[in-house]
Amino acid sequence: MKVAIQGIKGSFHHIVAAQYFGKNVDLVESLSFSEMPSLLHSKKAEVVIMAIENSIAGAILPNYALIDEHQLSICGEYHLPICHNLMALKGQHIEDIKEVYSHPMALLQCHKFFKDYPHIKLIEDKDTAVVAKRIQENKLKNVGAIASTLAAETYNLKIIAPEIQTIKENATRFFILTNSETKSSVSANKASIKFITSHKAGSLAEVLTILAKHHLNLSKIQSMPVIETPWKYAFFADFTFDSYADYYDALNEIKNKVEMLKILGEYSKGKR
Ligand SMILES: O=C(O)C(=O)C[C@]1(C(=O)O)C=C[C@@H](O)C=C1
Repeated sequence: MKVAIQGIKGSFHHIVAAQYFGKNVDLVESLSFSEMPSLLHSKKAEVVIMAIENSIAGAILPNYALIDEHQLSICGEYHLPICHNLMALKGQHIEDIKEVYSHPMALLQCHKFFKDYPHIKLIEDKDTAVVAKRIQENKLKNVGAIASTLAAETYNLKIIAPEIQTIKENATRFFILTNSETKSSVSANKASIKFITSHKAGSLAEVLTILAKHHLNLSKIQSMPVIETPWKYAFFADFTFDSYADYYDALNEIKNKVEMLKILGEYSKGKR
């Protein structure tokens, strides 16, 4: 199975790939989320793993648009506890570090730690692990990376400050995506949909009431601008259910209440 990830070996996406598909997974490394749909369409990858939200930093909004615009289908989800470490070449100490590079989502999760080190400049980069690799390959002194312990091991760096995320219990939710059509799956107990309501009082409440009536448990709702119509919004909702029949009935009712409805995926709820 060719699995595309954002990042390289040692990134958090790599850890998800190994835990979800097994250690011998055939990784297709990519340094941007926006490149991922084309990897599926060109068949360079059969599935893509994409982070969608983090418990500290929140949703990765552009990824909702990518999934929607490129007609990707969510076939699974995975929650990974995220522990960030500050690492550098052996022999370096925190006082030596002048610049720290990392993925923007990782920087967001560690901002508080750096308040005590105002001499350190924080700089966005493509991936957590790619910085670790670059520090080792170019023997970069005075430069730090924020990355996983796997990245420290892989690129032989020293962890100079462990667990630097703002809240210890930090986790990222990832989607497993394909570009085949969403398959109805009666064994599913979770679904993600997109819908657009008309701009009249109570139209969103109506949809939420249908979910509640059919015992669907909303786990996330995200609004996204409909860019063709300024100030109009689409809603991306995730919910869990015990009975596929309840879900099916709810969707049929919602269909008649909204301007558009799209199923983004039906899958098994990931362990948290
Ligand atoms: O840079 C990495 O290692 C990634 O896998 C990316 C990513 C993300 O996109 O959120 C994954 C998990 C963490 O939340 C931080 C960064």
